[in-house]
Amino acid sequence: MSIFSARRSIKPVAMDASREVPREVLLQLLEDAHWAPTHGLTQPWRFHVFEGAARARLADGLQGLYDRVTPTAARNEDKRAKLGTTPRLGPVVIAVAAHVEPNGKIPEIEEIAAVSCAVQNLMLSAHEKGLGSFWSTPPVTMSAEFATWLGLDATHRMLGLVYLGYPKAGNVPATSTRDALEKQVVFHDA
Ligand SMILES: Cc1cc2nc3c(=O)[nH]c(=O)nc-3n(C[C@H](O)[C@H](O)[C@H](O)COP(=O)(O)O)c2cc1C
Repeated sequence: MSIFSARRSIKPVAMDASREVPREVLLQLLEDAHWAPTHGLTQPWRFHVFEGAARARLADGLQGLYDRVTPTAARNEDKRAKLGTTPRLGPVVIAVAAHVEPNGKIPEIEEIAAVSCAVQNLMLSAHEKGLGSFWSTPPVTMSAEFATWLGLDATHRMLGLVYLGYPKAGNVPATSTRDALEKQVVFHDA
């Protein structure tokens, strides 16, 4: 089985919170992310890495942002509670942003595509090293308010959180499937 089909999303609850990810391993994942393709070599990926006690600060911050940006009619206590607990579960939580130069040569969609490539590099590298990963995008983690909370200016677009951690002993990843490839591919050959 190739690394591409073997990688599975591992939810933070299935990560071993007591097993820290060594800094040198984390740096290797980020270095692998850094080699993603990038139009014009703008390298638009920005990673804000939360470990240890900073994860609680992130969780509390996200809950506070949820309270600020969610209209009363749209409030969901379960979603609010998850924002306060989930970042405490993953040993490493990375807030992912794309830098988009206003009126720049490279359009926003291409910068977001490049950051998505970087995240995929990171997740595949994590899998290769025995780590689980999970990309999570609750609306507040995609918001301009979250960018501001992180200290990023208005030239940044948030792309959610990536959780990293070693799977708990005996964890069996959820199975995943893909449709028949024929549904996604058209060959133009005549
Ligand atoms: C951009 C992006 C955002 C995602 N956001 C969420 C999310 O908010 N919640 C969630 O449960 N899964 C999220 N996922 C993960 C998918 O649920 C997961 O990839 C899918 O279930 C397939 O599982 P697999 O990665 O193990 O093949 C996201 C994936 C991507 C690429």
